[in-house]
Amino acid sequence: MTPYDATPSDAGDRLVTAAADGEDRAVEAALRPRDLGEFIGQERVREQLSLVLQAARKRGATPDHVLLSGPPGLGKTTLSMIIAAEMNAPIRITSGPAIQHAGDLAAILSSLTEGEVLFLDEIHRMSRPAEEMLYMAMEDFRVDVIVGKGPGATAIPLELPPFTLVGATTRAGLLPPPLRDRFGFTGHMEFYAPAELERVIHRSARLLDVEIDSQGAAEIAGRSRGTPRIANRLLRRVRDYAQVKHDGLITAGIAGQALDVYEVDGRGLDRLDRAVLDALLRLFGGGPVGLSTLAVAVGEESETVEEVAEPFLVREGLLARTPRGRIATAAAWQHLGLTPPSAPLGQRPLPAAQQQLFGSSDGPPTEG
Ligand SMILES: Nc1ncnc2c1ncn2[C@@H]1O[C@H](COP(=O)(O)OP(=O)(O)OP(=O)(O)O)[C@@H](O)[C@H]1O
Repeated sequence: MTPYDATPSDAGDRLVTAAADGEDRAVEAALRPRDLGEFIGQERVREQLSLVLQAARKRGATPDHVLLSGPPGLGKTTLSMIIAAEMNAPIRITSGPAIQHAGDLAAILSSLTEGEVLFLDEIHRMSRPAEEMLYMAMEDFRVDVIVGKGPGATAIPLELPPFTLVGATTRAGLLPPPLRDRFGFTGHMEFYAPAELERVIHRSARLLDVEIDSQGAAEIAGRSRGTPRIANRLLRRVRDYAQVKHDGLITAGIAGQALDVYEVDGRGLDRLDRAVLDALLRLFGGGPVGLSTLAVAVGEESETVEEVAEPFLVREGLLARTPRGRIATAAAWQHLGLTPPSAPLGQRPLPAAQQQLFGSSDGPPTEG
């Protein structure tokens, strides 16, 4: 057992993950803004999109295809639904991984009605043949359906009604240029500022019939990692706490107590993030230390540390990835209330806990 007693499940059920879980999906429908006016933040995307939609309405045409890129939980699905609502059009929702064969895509495309919005989440994960079919559908509103196999196969052209594709991706860089170029408008979604998250929290609290004061909303917003989905999730957990332990009103004090119970700290770091940072500081004197060594120290897989904990720690300026290994920044020492060692690297005594962990005073094994 490691000093942190961390289990892989810590990574799976995190309160601060930006990915949606079952409960999120169930409540999110009720919390989604329905039109651009209700959509908080993302000023630039909102303004540009508003122009695209107004122009299309004026021309009486379907809007250009829209690509929305950015991390999970920032509102890409919500915006696609708003596009459909603003155009008074139906919406069909699917995702890249669900379309493994070109035939799957042909079936969806051929059943679209005029003006319909097709929302394709995780568009970068579509199969290659489907992607190629999509090029033609986006540009010419036509697909070639291949009937038969081998030399006898024939392509039957199928006309499609004009539709708007809204593609969403967390990895815009992974999209092949021919696909990226076929979108008339690309919106880059940014993390939300705390003040915007406060507005999201007040709005959700109203819809959930939860009483919250402005400091309570600020406390939750500060721990929400710039992500509305996390803000909404933390609000629900704090609501539970306020109802069980108090009279239901969420104040800063109550939000703080509740989120301490759930181990989400004042900056939005959870148990796993803090374990990684704590090991880096206490066991390795702030680094540099290799990823796999750090992972062993917290009892996690390297991938979990790299993909689950590190991105936020890097974004927050608490940890840096360098060619020599992971290093902690001055802000990391400050955040955990520890004092950085004064001796230069290489001349520091090995922290006692590290000697214990690796059973020698030669330091941790280095990365291969
Ligand atoms: N600008 C916003 N204003 C208010 N609420 C928002 C906003 N953006 C997102 N939300 C809320 O956050 C939740 C998550 O949003 P959404 O599902 O649109 O994210 P997403 O980017 O599509 O995530 P994923 O890619 O994981 O599906 C929704 O319930 C929605 O209510």
